[in-house]
Amino acid sequence: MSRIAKIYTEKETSLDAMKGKRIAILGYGSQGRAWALNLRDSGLNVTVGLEREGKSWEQAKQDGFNPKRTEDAVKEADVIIFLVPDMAQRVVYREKVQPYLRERMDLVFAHGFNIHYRLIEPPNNVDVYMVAPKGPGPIVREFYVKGGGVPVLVAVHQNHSNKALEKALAIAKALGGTRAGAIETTFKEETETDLIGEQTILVGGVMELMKAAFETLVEMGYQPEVAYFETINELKMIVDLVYDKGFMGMLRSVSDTAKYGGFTVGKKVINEETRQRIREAAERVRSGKFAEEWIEEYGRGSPVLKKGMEDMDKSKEEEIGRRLKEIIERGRPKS
Ligand SMILES: NC(=O)C1=CN([C@@H]2O[C@H](COP(=O)(O)OP(=O)(O)OC[C@H]3O[C@@H](n4cnc5c(N)ncnc54)[C@H](O)[C@@H]3O)[C@@H](O)[C@H]2O)C=CC1
Ligand SMILES: CC(=O)[C@](C)(O)C(=O)O
Ligand SMILES: [Mg+2]
Ligand SMILES: [Mg+2]
Repeated sequence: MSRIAKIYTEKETSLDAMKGKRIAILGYGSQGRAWALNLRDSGLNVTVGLEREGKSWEQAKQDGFNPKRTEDAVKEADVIIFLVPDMAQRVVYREKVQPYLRERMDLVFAHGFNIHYRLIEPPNNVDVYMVAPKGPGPIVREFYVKGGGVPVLVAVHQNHSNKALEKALAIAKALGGTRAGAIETTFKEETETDLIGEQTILVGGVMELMKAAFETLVEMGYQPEVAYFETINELKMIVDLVYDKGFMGMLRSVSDTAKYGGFTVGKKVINEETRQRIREAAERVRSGKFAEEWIEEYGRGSPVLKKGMEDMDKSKEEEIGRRLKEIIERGRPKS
């Protein structure tokens, strides 16, 4: 049923489609900084566009850019890359991009949210495409600097020039993405899978599973330091083994006792009910209900998000984590 995805690599791609184009990167946060630095180091012509002077502005200057006001960067650009937060993109588009849109401009996204849920509806005489890194911004930069790259998804929403895919792949290459691979997808597939992934596993699921295990051990009277190393710190090592060598590689590296306990008990913790919850979360994303809720939350000043950040900052996990930081840092490999 499932067809094999088209994956573009280094040899099949070229920077040519982006040569001579003036690229404006809007936003200099997690992804913005990584993209601006990687694209510049790959020889592309990059300007950073920001709303106002502040932390991002200072950081961009420190990194050798000469940031401009959003509209000034947009006026002089052929390619506009949206790397401000998803919830801010609609306003930036409406107020600072749309008034200066010219035929043959490109609108580029790192996540499909605003296009897929129709918060931004560009005219059809521009190209609209996406290059979505499958990893956090600082890692996109770190891998590139070390000669590697984080895999990316590429998708085309509007192809006025007939060259949108080549341009997406040129950006993917400049980012380091094709050193790994660029997988062709659609805005719908990227948006939905990205949201489902971050909610159910990458951010939500993993965080709650670690918290549940940690807090339970602490409640049962085990020392929090021991619980922290067991349920939070060691997870990285296990995940790194899966990352490097797959599940079989990880399983071969742990004891038979851990394999047996893992096979029999894991399924009791993450069971059919959990899978049902994942399905429900996925349906909420697909129906647009999650997007609607998040837009409403943002409109109210993001109280739930802010409370989540405050509570986590004050949590036992973070308190112990901060206390053990020195030990953890001391033990980390030095290169
Ligand atoms: N964070 C990540 O690693 C990933 C992010 N993405 C996507 O990349 C895009 C950018 O996300 P992040 O890098 O997380 O953003 P971020 O939150 O790190 O972006 C901050 C930047 O946007 C500016 N900014 C903040 N609020 C603004 C506003 N109201 N109006 C204008 N500018 C504002 C800040 O000054 C800063 O330069 C999003 O579409 C996101 O879904 C995709 C893959 C991973
Ligand atoms: C880092 C990433 O890919 C996420 C989790 O999708 C995001 O930050 O939105
Ligand atoms: Mg993601
Ligand atoms: Mg995401």
